[in-house]
Formats: sequence, C-alpha cells, structure tokens
Amino acid sequence: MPQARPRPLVAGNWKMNGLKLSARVFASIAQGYDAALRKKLDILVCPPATLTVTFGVVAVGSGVAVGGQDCHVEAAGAHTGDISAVQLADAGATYVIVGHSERRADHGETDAVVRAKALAAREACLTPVVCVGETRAQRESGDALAIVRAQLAGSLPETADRHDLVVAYEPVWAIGTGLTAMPPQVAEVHAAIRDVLTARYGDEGAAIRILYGGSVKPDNAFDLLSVANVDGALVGGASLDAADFLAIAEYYR
Ligand SMILES: O=C(CO)COP(=O)(O)O
Repeated sequence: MPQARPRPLVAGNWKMNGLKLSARVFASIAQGYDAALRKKLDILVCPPATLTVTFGVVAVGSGVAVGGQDCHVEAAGAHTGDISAVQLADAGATYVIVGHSERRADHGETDAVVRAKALAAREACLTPVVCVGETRAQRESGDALAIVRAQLAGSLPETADRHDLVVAYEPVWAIGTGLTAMPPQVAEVHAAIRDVLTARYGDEGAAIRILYGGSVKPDNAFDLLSVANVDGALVGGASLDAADFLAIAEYYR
C-alpha cells in the first residue's frame, strides 16, 4: 500500500524581528487560517521569545501553533540570556527550531549540541524542527549531500516518530539572499533526507515532515512545494507579512 503523504506544515521563523505591535500581523495570519486550510495543513509561527506568550494568547482557538527559535539543552539553571524548552512550553509553544544555520554559525552550535537540544525539546513535549543545510562553498565543491547526511547523523535523535520530529533543509546560500535552490536540487537533497529518516525510523521516517527553507516567497512557493518529499516550508522574511505567508500556505488549499 502506498504511504500517505505527511500532513504539510508551513512554518514562519521571525528571527530577531517583531515587537508587541506585531501581534496584529500574527492575528491576520490566524484569521486567514480558515477551516478549509486547517483541514489541509498545519501552520506554525516562531516569534522571538519575547512574543511567545502574546502570540499564544492571540492563537487560542485559531489552530495556529507557536514555537521557539532555539532552546538550551538544560531545563533550568545558571545560563544567562538563554531560554529552556520547558520555559517555551510554559509560554505556550509546541514546537522549537533547533540547529538553524544562524545558530550554528553565530553561536558555534555543533551537531551534538543540536541533538541535545532536540532531546531537551522532546523532554518538554515540544516538537523540534531540526535544521540542516550546506554552505555555498560546500555546494560548489559537490559536498552538499555528504554535509547534509553528516549533519543528520549527528543532529537527529536515536528514535522519532511523525509527531515528535520535523526536519528542515535550508541551504545556507539561499537564506535571506533571494536565491532559492532549483527544484531538482531540492528533490535530490529531500530524497536523501527521506532515505536517512526511513533507514533510522522505519515506517515513521516516511511520515516525518521535511520542510524546505531559503527565500521561499509567494512567487516561488508553488514550484518548491510541489517537489517530491517537500512537506512544507520554513519561511523567514516572507513570514513577517501575513498576506505573503498565507499566500505560501495557499498552495495546499
Ligand atoms: O532561515 C530561514 C527560515 O528559517 C529562511 O529565511 P528566508 O526565507 O528569509 O530566506
């Protein structure tokens, strides 16, 4: 019997953007996520930690999930400036991004740290969105697949199912640059990720969502989301605009 396709997920990563006033943008997203869309896909917005509670309140009854952008490996303790998965869950989050390339680059996060964060997230009943992706130099030297496989090997938990893991492929050279990977490049990497997931997690690996991220916009979303093994998008800049973000989700209507 052919496997049912995973339920799509369109996620917004607001990065270090957004003030209290941005609740209006979030409210528009929640309003646009109507009954027909709710039947078809999940929607997640990951605001800066300062807005988690506010967005969580606005989200009540809308079905839009709220997530964090990072978490510490510990649940609590002397870690000035950090935030734990438990705190994010307490604030209303149900997902958390871990291993984003900006965290790997700016904060020296290794695969082992990313895995520990994914495990901490699950301890707190959050679904981790584990990010992987090659740099421009790695793509140009033909190492993209090897890099992504190595990141997965080091970053993924030992066990997982469709409810407690999401993987995002975000080629670093496509993030915030307006460049996107071409559909055949996306297809190749997503197929390789699917192989890793099914080898590791069996049938559940076929149902774990694999998101594409990197300059996803309304005008390229349909081409990217129609690629095999692309189960949604992780959207940066375009998620800051409710109309653009919803236009991307429209693919699944
Ligand atoms: O990093 C991203 C999402 O996590 C992608 O960002 P952009 O959509 O702005 O390229």
